Amino acid sequence: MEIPYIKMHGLGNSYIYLDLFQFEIEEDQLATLAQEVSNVNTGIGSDGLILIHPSEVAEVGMRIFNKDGSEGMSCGNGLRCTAKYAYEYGIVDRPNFKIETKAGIVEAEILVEEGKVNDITVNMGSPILNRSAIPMLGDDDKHVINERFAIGDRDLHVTAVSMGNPHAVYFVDDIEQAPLYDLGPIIEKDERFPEGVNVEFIEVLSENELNFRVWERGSGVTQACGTGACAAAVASILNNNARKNETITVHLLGGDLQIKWDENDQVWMTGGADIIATGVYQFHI
Ligand SMILES: N[C@@H](CCC[C@H](N)C(=O)O)C(=O)O
Repeated sequence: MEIPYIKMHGLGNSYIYLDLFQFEIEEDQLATLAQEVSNVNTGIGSDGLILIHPSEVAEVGMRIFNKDGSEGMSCGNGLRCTAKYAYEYGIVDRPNFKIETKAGIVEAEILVEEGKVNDITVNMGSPILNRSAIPMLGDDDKHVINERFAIGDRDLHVTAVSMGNPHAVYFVDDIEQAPLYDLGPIIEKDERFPEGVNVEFIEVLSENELNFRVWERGSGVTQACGTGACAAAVASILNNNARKNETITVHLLGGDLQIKWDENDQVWMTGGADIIATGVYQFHI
């Protein structure tokens, strides 16, 4: 079966995108397709699969599947890529529009300079902070801020934030020493997070600057995670390492994002998106 695709990335977080304004695909093929296309040796190579689809409640809809075939609720880098594609390929005809995700509807704004898409800003909505809504197990339903989180004999402290998808944020003194590969996969599947969790390590450089590394649920280490960068900025503010209403530059492996949590409880994300290739995939189902 031949499937037309677009490969795009946001700061190196790459996905294979299918434009379902052009064709349809069976629901029960999606998890397998995500696993296949993501494989760098036998597929195309990506962090997962994203569907750009017609929506009844927004100009565009987006669904994200991780490398392991699991479906995520939202994807910050995917939203900026979806917005760029929708604008450049004529799905929308104005630079401000809504995108439906499984976590709700967000608003994207394309910043055009000299006729070309420069950055994209997305209003990612309000962070979700109550423990049960992350979801995270525990005795109360308060916010999880710098809470003791032991793993074996390692004494960590976690701040938990949902941006529509769950994030566990840990502060470290030196980002180069962050235990990304040792603890990322263990925390991702820790039973205290019943739906699994994306794991972020953060080094605070100043009130306006963070270093960031991520182990993504369902995909492992990636170059960048947009919802993770939003969660990191929110966690920094909750821990008094940064301030609301100010722009925070998050340095990810693949580049920088600008994040602001404003006085109306909205989290804004600004950064780039790029089209890498278009082609036809031979689906082996
Ligand atoms: N890379 C993404 C997040 C993708 C989904 C995530 N792994 C999950 O399962 O929640 C981003 O840029 O936000």
